[in-house]
Amino acid sequence: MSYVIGVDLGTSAVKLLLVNPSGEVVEEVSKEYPLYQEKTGYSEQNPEDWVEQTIAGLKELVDKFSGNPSDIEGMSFSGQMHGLVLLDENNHVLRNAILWNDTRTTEQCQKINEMVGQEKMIQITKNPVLEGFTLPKMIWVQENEPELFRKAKTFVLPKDYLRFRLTNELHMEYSDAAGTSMLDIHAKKWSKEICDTFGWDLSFCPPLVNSHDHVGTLTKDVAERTGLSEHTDVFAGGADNACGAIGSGILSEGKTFASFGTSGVVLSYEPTGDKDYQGKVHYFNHGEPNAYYAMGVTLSAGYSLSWFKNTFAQDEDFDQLLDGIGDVPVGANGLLFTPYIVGERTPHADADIRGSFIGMDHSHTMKDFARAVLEGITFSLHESIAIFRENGKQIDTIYSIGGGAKNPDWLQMQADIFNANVVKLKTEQGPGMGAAMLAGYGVGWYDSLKQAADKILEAAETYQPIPNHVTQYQKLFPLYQHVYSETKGLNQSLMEFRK
Ligand SMILES: Nc1ncnc2c1ncn2[C@@H]1O[C@H](COP(=O)(O)OP(=O)(O)O)[C@@H](O)[C@H]1O
Ligand SMILES: O=C(CO)[C@@H](O)[C@H](O)COP(=O)(O)O
Repeated sequence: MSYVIGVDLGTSAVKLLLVNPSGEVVEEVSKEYPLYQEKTGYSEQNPEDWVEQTIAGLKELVDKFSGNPSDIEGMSFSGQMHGLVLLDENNHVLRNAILWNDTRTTEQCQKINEMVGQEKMIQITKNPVLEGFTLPKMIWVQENEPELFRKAKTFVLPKDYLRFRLTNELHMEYSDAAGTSMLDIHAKKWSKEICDTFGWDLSFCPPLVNSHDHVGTLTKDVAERTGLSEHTDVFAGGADNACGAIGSGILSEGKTFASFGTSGVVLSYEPTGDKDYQGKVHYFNHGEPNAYYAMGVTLSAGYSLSWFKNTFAQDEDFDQLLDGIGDVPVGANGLLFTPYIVGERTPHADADIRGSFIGMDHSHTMKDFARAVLEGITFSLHESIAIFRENGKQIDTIYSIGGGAKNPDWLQMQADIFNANVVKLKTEQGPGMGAAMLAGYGVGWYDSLKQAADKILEAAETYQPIPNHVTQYQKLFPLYQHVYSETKGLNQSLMEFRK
């Protein structure tokens, strides 16, 4: 029997799946690493942590595997998007990676809009520039750490750096390059116009490849440290959301997923690059060649829940914290939460907004708060679904993936708030499965990614909206939406008191 490994380099942990051609997860390992948040708005990770934890995880996976490691034929990657990894002339890392949820770059976004032009940015990259994207991070380093920036010879994104360290081959692939604000997403080329504006030669940008392209094999050292064969074929992989789309079968018009990871994402397939959402949602290259997707992003989805648990219920695990929330009525007994704890992206591209609990009452208990947190996160993703529906998309069924898809009460809540059938797949690890499917396609198991999805993806459960809950959430949603405008000014005034 032959196997492949899907590596999902998430924000909270690297998750490794050993998968057979039927799509069964034979072994699974997860290894965490820290997030550094030195100041409000800052979010960094040390790339060396990704490499060390992945190598340790691969070794653990191979040790657990009862078969022959040389039967593990291929490997591919899914990775948290947008994070800037700057490399010097020897491809050594120059500083910590600045991540997708770091919002320090509001001034740099304004500068890009002035120098390139807002319209032009949307015309080339199909998206407005946002604090989380890579280009403004690069300009922040150029302005604030000029000595260090002078040493930079190129840049990559998190999973591209990890793949480089495992193979010694440096590339970036289209689905992740689309989130840098530097790729002409129609032409699939780095934008000379954007590079010229900031005085960078095109050679500053790494070579581009497709998600399914074969890019090398494991180095001798990595093979020795993990127990894998040096002949393991390595395929480029994709942005975590592109891989999530592959891993949940979002490979044709009308298919949509909701992902509850550290971030929250609603993503819908686009067969062409020319649908116009007026920049309200992101529009990126898919991991499937010549396809696209549109998506809205909540910066703190699972992260809001983790923050809540770590702050108020440190000794409980997620299942204990959420036990009984299904018995709390819709609306958490009059408590509303907005998940803006590190700012927001869709529909409010606002780095300064912060979260709120509205309506706290002496009778509220921990369970009311936990339910309010889940409802607030889900309302935030519903804002993206509302944009899709306003733009003519029919969304009747949503595939739910990510850590948040583990809880049945939350899945029912998603169906009730989204007013759509919510499907949980047999594996909710969409991105890791998508990476494994890219490797399986690469080693020749499948004729296409669609064929892989048809063959291996299977629904485990479907949650249908409960009409009475839908009606109540339709009343609550406008109240939730109101909290943003009511608290925007207050949050700006509070900024001087933040860390
Ligand atoms: N049992 C659970 N029930 C509900 N949510 C959970 C559970 N376990 C983890 N989560 C949520 O899932 C998030 C992690 O999801 P994951 O998809 O692994 O994230 P990432 O890819 O960003 O590392 C956590 O932040 C947490 O809020
Ligand atoms: O910034 C985005 C998408 O634009 C995020 O979705 C990141 O890609 C991180 O994802 P997770 O760690 O939550 O999977």
